Amino acid sequence: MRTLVFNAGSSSLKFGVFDVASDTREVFKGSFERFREGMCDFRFRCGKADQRGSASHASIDEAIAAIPGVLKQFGLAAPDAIGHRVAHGGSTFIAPAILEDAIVVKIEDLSPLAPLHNPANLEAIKLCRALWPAVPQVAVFDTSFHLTNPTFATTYAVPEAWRRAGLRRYGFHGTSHKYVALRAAEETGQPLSNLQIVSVHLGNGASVCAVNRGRSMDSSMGITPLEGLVMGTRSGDLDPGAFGFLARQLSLSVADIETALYNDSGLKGLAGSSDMRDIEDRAAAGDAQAQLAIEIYAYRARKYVGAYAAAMGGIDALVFTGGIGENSASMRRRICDGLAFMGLQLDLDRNAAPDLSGRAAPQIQAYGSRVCVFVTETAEQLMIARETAQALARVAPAVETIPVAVSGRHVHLSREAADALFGKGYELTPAKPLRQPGHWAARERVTLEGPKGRLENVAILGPLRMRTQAEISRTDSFVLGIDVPVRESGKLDGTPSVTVVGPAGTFASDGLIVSARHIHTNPHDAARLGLTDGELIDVYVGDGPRRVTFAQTLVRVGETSFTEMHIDTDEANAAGIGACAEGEIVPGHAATLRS
Ligand SMILES: Nc1ncnc2c1ncn2[C@@H]1O[C@H](COP(=O)(O)OP(=O)(O)O)[C@@H](O)[C@H]1O
Ligand SMILES: CC(=O)OP(=O)(O)O
Ligand SMILES: [Mg+2]
Repeated sequence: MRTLVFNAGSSSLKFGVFDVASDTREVFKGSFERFREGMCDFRFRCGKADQRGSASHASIDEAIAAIPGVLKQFGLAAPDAIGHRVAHGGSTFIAPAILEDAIVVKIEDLSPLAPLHNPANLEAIKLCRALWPAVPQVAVFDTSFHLTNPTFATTYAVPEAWRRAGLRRYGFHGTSHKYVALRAAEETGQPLSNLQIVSVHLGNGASVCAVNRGRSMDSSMGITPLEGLVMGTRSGDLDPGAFGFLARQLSLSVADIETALYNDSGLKGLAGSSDMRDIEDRAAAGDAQAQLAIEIYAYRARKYVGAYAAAMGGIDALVFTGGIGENSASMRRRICDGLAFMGLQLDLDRNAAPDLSGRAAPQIQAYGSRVCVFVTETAEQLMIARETAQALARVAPAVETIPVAVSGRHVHLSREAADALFGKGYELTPAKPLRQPGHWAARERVTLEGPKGRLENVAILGPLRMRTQAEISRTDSFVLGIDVPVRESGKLDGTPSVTVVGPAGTFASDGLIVSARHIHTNPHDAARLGLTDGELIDVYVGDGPRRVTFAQTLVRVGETSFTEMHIDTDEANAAGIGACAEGEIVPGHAATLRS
């Protein structure tokens, strides 16, 4: 299938023609950029041809209109399918959408929230619909990848009425962040589900994304692509108090302020040009404004890298992409300067000359750096071509995966139990945060004692609870010599007790259970995955010869839960998996509710 892809960004129009078969191959690659004074630069690559020059297109819209002519010039017949990048998809589009009239209207409705992007994206959509009415078209949204962000990352602390009206954070450049995270994982040879990646996309628009074990957890852009980093013409983060100040001091209207924040701020506002190449040239020539603009730009990006490492509780890899991320070695160095405290050090020689030929994602960290650092070309058009093909194939709904975590034996203690085991008023020491927000494993350990034997060095999970509950596997129950039922956490009535032994004494637990396998999720992810609280679903786990279906897995929806399936060590061994894996929800599951 020949797929034409449009990627209209805020400063450039990139487009490509792909042969989408088992392997997606780019047949033609084109771009129009550096729009200025009635002209722009173009580059077209097709087979051995590589043409560059300037064209008389004054705007992205004019360049869009020129594309059919360019395709004809290279003998490229009408496409079989067309994929469009659409920046803002709101909360509606969790996946690519086939462009029917109603979808086009929704994209139009979102235009005020991405005024530099959605109108240009719509321009391309409308041109193609007029030119090739019979060719199917698909929109691939920047925002979709971030719809996995937890509510605590997407919620602004504003009045409820504003939130109900739709004020929330989204995040953009999702196609790029998803692609570069995949590339980095490929290079490390590890599954994405093992990695905590900070992806730094520095183009004309710029954003940082925390890709936590394959899922976007947070990103620096908000309800619009204005929040976050310093960009070509956009301000990024700004004190909301600035609006009042500007209205009072300079008598600016909301429209004046918005226009300036989108078009006249960022690098352009700081140093007169939105193009990093100009700014770097001027800084090198001693221009103090350009030097300050670079410092501000790098400092803001470095703050976000640190923030997202903290948000995920760790970082394995940092990835740079986008026009500036791919090409500016000095900007990468400035951003990484001072991050040695978190185990991240660049190799200055490798950083100066990464080999980006082909689809390579070279590593540029210093020998011994704990965090890997990658530079990779982003491939938004390639991803859009693939996703367009998938959307059109109308295969069974894409398989939804969720991370699987293995719970070892552990106890939850009440205040009374902690007093008895460690001494009155003893405070446990949190040693390791768990992925569920607010939960941790304590440094202290206890022993469980049954009629037949003991289990030593058993973990304590905090914080304290109302009742003391021990959770073990069925294999463990044979060691203790106690017949233990499978139960949902907290449902302890009729379960046996076990003696918990601590350094200061013993305590008989309120309950002892084999925890029923379950999935923690939040309302947002639950909606995306089509799950409801209390539902029992089937999940495939493992991909080796021991792959199993875990039937009757309980869904537990909590406001701030991190989406994750919990199984015990017996179940993990049965599926042949290690500490982390991915589970696949069996499509078309019947909605059985727990009794
Ligand atoms: N060699 C280079 N050195 C520094 N910056 C560069 C270089 N090449 C491109 N850039 C910068 O990349 C930015 C454009 O990035 P790009 O990803 O193409 O933009 P868009 O967001 O429109 O897709 C511009 O600021 C441009 O100056
Ligand atoms: C969302 C956004 O800022 O995109 P771009 O970088 O293409 O302008
Ligand atoms: Mg871009």
